[in-house]
Amino acid sequence: MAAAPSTPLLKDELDIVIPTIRNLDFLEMWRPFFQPYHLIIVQDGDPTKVIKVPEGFDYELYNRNDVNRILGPKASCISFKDSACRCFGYMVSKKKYIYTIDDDCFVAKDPSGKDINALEQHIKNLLSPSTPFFFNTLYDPYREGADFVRGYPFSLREGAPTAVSHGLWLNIPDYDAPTQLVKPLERNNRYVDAVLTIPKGTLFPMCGMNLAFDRELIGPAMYFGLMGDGQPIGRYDDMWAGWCTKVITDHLSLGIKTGLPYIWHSKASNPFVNLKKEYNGIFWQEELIPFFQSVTLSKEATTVQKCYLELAKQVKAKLGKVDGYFNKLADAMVTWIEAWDELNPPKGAITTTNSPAVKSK
Ligand SMILES: O=c1ccn([C@@H]2O[C@H](COP(=O)(O)OP(=O)(O)O[C@H]3OC[C@H](O)[C@H](O)[C@H]3O)[C@@H](O)[C@H]2O)c(=O)[nH]1
Ligand SMILES: [Mn+2]
Repeated sequence: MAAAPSTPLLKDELDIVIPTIRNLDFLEMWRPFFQPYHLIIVQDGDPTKVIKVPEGFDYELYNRNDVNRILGPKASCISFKDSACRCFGYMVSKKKYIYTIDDDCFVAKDPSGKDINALEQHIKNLLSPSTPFFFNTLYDPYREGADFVRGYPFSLREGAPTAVSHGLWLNIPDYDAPTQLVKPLERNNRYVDAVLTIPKGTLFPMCGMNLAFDRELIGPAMYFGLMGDGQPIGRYDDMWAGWCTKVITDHLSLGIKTGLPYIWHSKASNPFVNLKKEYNGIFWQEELIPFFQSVTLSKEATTVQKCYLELAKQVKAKLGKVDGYFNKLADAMVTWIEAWDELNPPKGAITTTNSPAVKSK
């Protein structure tokens, strides 16, 4: 097992958010890389179940009772019985950066056989600029041993601040149910040694399994849409967040990167269960994508919250006719921003603080 870096980068500026319904034994494998960081565990499902966390990790844990206690009626915007609940962890964090990972994701090895410190690579991705305005054909120009290629405008070489780092997965790929059913044995064994900026004006399917972001730059846009219990759709929470986030980062001239780091995704969820969850999403997305491609935000939308509220209005106006669910989702988007601002008042604002989470050492 590789030794973690001596002085962990952003040790006190980054929280690791884990949505879970099970004991977190998977942390043993991540211990060298994760132990120095604070964890925010969002326990989904039955709040009376006790989630075991390995000794030695510094964490806070929130179950549904905590979500309801802290948010009151606004808890309605946080999904139940779906990994989308993880976004509650983004809201209660006080740190500048977030890394979120699923509990069936393990340390992968690079082609040389070395353990991949996924967190370290995400931090590198976030701390170096993105190039959304002009594509660099030699991939990440800020990486050791690479640069901007001939013809790349010098006026654009400062790049843009990076808001999101989207990592990938070896072994079980994040396929939708139809693809999973057709290719049950397919495994992703291809390690591509590259980090790319997703060009401005291009949407992408954001997976929440191995994802990091700058909470201060883009946090309020990272609402993982209403899924799970009582909802007509599932497994589109991260997709929704990714589409909203991308139109907002484009508008605010921020960047999103995808590629390294890889994690090892250990198990495939049930494709038949997934098909039921995804069914509506598979045809709704044929209307959602043109909607997001045509979204325009006003010049008055200068903050993520203002962008997000403008977006929520357009969702209600233009997607409500696709299905009544989008009216509910648009309302939940507004509730999410209200809850976010309540828990994250501008610095210096006086507020009544909610009682703290169940803290465990
Ligand atoms: O009701 C639930 C079910 C699961 N979780 C936690 O969410 C994480 C993902 O669960 P799992 O690995 O079983 O699902 P996948 O199909 O592999 O995940 C993909 O689809 C759902 C998400 O978008 C996810 O990011 C995708 O990768 C895991 O930590 C479970 O413990 C839950 O909180 N509630
Ligand atoms: Mn999984």
